[in-house]
Amino acid sequence: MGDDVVLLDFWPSPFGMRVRIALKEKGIDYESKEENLSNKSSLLLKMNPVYKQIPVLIHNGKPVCESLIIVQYIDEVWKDKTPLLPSDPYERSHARFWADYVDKKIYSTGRLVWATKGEVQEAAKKEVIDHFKPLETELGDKTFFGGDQFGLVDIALIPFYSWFYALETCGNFSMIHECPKLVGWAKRCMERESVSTSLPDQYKVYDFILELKKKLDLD
Ligand SMILES: N[C@@H](CCC(=O)N[C@@H](CSO)C(=O)NCC(=O)O)C(=O)O
Repeated sequence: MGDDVVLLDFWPSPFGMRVRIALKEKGIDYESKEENLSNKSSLLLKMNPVYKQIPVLIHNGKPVCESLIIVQYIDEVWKDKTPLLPSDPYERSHARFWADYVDKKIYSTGRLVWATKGEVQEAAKKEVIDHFKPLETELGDKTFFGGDQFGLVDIALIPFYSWFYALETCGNFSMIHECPKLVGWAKRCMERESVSTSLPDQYKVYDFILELKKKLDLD
């Protein structure tokens, strides 16, 4: 009997996108269950009682939580397909370093760009650009962060491409001006079906942000 794979997800979540990409890179059939985060399902609360967050991968009834942990779990279980991490331990540590950097530096500061205004927003804009710059340098002239192989760092970061328009519009800046190499890299990633079929339209994400700002009385 084949594997039973279920993904508890939420369409605009960059963390959920990471897992969608990894599952598609490996050609794994899975059932996606969309969560309403304002009214979480009993399944989500049962499968991720600690954080009560998506994504959660449920593999043959067993939950795996935290997107980067899920992506690495997928790579370790479905070994027969293209690896998402290098085989060399040092190169693996390097990939994990930059995936962890993305987790620490991009989401929280990016959120401040659309969730604030005035001086706080201006400071957040400068900070998020400052946090993208080391990634621009790390990428350099490589095709992907791991060189020719699409992998963990690309999967960690590319979901935020679907938020670029929202960030640029709310923060009044231009990613192509600030980080041209990252924009070129993002377009290369979008040529992969695993990515283009996992990321929502940038304008749909922007509309979602505008709705969220209204709901949180942030506009
Ligand atoms: N470190 C985790 C973050 C998941 C997360 O923030 N999930 C959000 C949706 S995306 O912003 C979530 O589930 N929020 C609901 C809540 O926090 O109550 C990961 O990498 O999987």
